Amino acid sequence: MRVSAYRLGHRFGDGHWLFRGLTADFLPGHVYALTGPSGSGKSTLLSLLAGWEAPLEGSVKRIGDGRVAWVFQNPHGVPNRTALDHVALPGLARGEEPARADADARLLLERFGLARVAGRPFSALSGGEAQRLMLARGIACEPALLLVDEPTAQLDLATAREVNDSLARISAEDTIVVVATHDERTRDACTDIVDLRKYQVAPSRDAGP
Ligand SMILES: Nc1ncnc2c1ncn2[C@@H]1O[C@H](COP(=O)(O)OP(=O)(O)OP(=O)(O)O)[C@@H](O)[C@H]1O
Repeated sequence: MRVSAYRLGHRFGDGHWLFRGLTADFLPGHVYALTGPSGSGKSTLLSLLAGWEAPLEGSVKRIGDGRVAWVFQNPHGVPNRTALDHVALPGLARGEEPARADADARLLLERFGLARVAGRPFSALSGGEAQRLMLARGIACEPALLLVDEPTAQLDLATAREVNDSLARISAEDTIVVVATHDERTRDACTDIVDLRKYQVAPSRDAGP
């Protein structure tokens, strides 16, 4: 899949424009950081790219097929299921043999520094381990577009560093990864930056095109 945003603009109701005139291509194999101050519309842009929200101006074209997966700020898992179960499940759901799904899941856990905790229940993982597990599970879903919302927002500095290190390893050949973030280190771990400040509109231009 390839996602093209063309002259995108959005606001809610008669509120101010969050951004206007945003044109950008999102390509597989890249990890994009969406940056900008709180309230600038980073999560909104994720929804527009996913097609969950329709833009008020401009267009989002998704060329090609594929799944969209989200990784949210707060990791959600099944407390008594192991880390391995969480990452193997998407493969099983696609009809993979259990041995194959397990082997693929173990490789992903290794890539995200989680091999050591593969057999541990979700409830016993640290915050950083749980968040990295969500990234590993996101990739296990083999999405064409993986949207990640503020993956380090709830984490202390050391734990955030672990997650940022794993973000640098997240890029997968066939997946577009887009990460909404405030965290400079997350931004540094991404391959490309879309800074929403560039598309903010002065209030005097809010009246219309
Ligand atoms: N469904 C909605 N209806 C009305 N207003 C909304 C809706 N969703 C978001 N907003 C408003 O749009 C603005 C941008 O929100 P958004 O969550 O996209 O920003 P953000 O850059 O992700 O912020 P943060 O960094 O604080 O998470 C905010 O003022 C928010 O209150």
